[in-house]
Amino acid sequence: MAILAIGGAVVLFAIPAYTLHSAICLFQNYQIARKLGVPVRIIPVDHINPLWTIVSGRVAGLLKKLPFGLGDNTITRYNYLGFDIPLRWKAHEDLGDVFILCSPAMIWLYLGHPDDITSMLKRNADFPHNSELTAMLDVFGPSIGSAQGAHWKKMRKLMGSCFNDPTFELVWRESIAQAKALGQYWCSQSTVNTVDHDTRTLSLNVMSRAGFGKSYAFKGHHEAQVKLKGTSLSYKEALQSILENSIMIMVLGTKFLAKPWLPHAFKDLHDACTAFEAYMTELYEKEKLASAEGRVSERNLMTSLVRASQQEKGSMSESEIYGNMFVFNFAGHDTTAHTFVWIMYFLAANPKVQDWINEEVEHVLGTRPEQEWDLKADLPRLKRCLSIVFETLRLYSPVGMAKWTDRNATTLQLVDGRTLHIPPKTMVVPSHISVQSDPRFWGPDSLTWRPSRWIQSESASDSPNIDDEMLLTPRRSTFLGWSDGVRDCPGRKFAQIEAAATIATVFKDWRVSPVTRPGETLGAAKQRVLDFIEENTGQVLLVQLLHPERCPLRFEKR
Ligand code: HEM
Repeated sequence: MAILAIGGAVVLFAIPAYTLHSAICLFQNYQIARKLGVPVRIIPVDHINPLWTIVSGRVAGLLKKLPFGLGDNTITRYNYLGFDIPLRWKAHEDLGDVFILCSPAMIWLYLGHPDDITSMLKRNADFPHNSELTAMLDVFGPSIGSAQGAHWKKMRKLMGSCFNDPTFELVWRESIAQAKALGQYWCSQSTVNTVDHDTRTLSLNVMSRAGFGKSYAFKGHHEAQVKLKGTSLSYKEALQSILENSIMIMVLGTKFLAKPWLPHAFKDLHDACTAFEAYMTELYEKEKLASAEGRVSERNLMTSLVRASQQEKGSMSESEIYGNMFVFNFAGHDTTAHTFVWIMYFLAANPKVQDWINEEVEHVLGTRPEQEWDLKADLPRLKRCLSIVFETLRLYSPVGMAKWTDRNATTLQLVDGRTLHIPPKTMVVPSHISVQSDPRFWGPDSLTWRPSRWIQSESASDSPNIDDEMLLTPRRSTFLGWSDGVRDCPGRKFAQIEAAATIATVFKDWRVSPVTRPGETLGAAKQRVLDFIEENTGQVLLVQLLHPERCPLRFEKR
């Protein structure tokens, strides 16, 4: 009874104290934000408050139902993770190219004009990464994800050297092999409601091969092998378990997971982390020895990183190599897999686009067996396949972006002639979802998924030659799929090769369509899929289709 009374008193005191503290912080932040002279909207809880991220979507959904127009307020518009996805460019249309969302914790400055975004992204020293937000990536050691300044530069240079031709060749070969098995598997199923599981398997297998030299045959969701109890985890099982539970590992840390009083699932996760670390140590030692003995070994991300750090002695410690290998996996696995999911659904609703890519694939690859497909000669000609990736990322980017001013105040010269005086600790967001769909830059059909907008042709004749087609280079910062500036995505080419090889392989031999419901026409089913993409996309850690299993697809041989 006494405990209950104390607990009640604590809650009764803590809630008003927290609310008062938040109100004071909000008031202070608002006073600072107003001085910038741009529209300011107040959000009562910060978007990235961990507790709020769990409930904010549901709270906003409930509030939207309020009658008499009360459902349209700053909380339902701007105060949940991923609020910019349904709004697209509307927030900037209403509030201007620059506006502020002010919470008790932070001032968030949003830039909606590509020239302002370019000016900001060019100045990495003034607008760095917020390492406080990315520090949790350092589960297995310090990594590029949280590094700053000279430390980041050194890491980035070494990691850049890992993305070399031999690694790209591995990505190309493995993606083709995996995609062939994926297509066969999907075609063997009467309906497919595991697109997300299967594309994750594909991207994990490509990453295992190109990252660590470990090869795995593709297994579809329903044919995946059941793990025998008591057997030690394979490298892939360990990595898969880590990536599937990465948020929990990053929040709790690997050591905490070993606590004996935690439920068994946590111990399993700890075992996965230990096994993964042991595999990395084994590979590291093997490569170090090979390097010392002057032996040549296969170039993959891990061996390249070890070699580069051996050549530049002291440039990267063992734990930094492990930290960065985890970040490669984390940054390169789900990003690609989620992009593939949207691609499959968009293509299911657009059979003509499937024919359009098939025409290119037949033209470029013809009847040559897959072993003869050539990365250097064929990839630059698979422009329509690449346009599918660009157009999908234009409308749905899995990765959010935010910089900040850290401890320093700075200024930003805006394209409209104004100079913004930005205070320290301000988050600065390139509104990529907005610019990537803004009709000012993408035309009146900016919300339509139309990959052909990325293809330009010099041929004037009525029957254009595929070889004359060129990929569009959009105006700078109107497309930020892989970000821009010095801190853009180092895995861009890796991802493009994987995506182009997968699309070419799958849509050379197979086609995809929605599974129609009783009495539904194919046209209505296609529209349903497009609506599903829009309504079902949301943000967890990354932006993704949340429940693709609710909208089954059918794959058939062409
Ligand atoms: C479709 C796939 C991908 C997309 C859309 C994507 C997108 C991005 C974006 C937007 C950023 C910048 C994030 C920020 O500014 O906060 C980024 C950073 C990064 N990406 Fe990717 N990425 C993809 C695939 C990959 C792959 C395959 C790898 C590695 C194999 C990779 C490794 C990284 C790393 C290490 C960073 C941090 C770079 C730094 O801080 O210097 N990404 N990615």
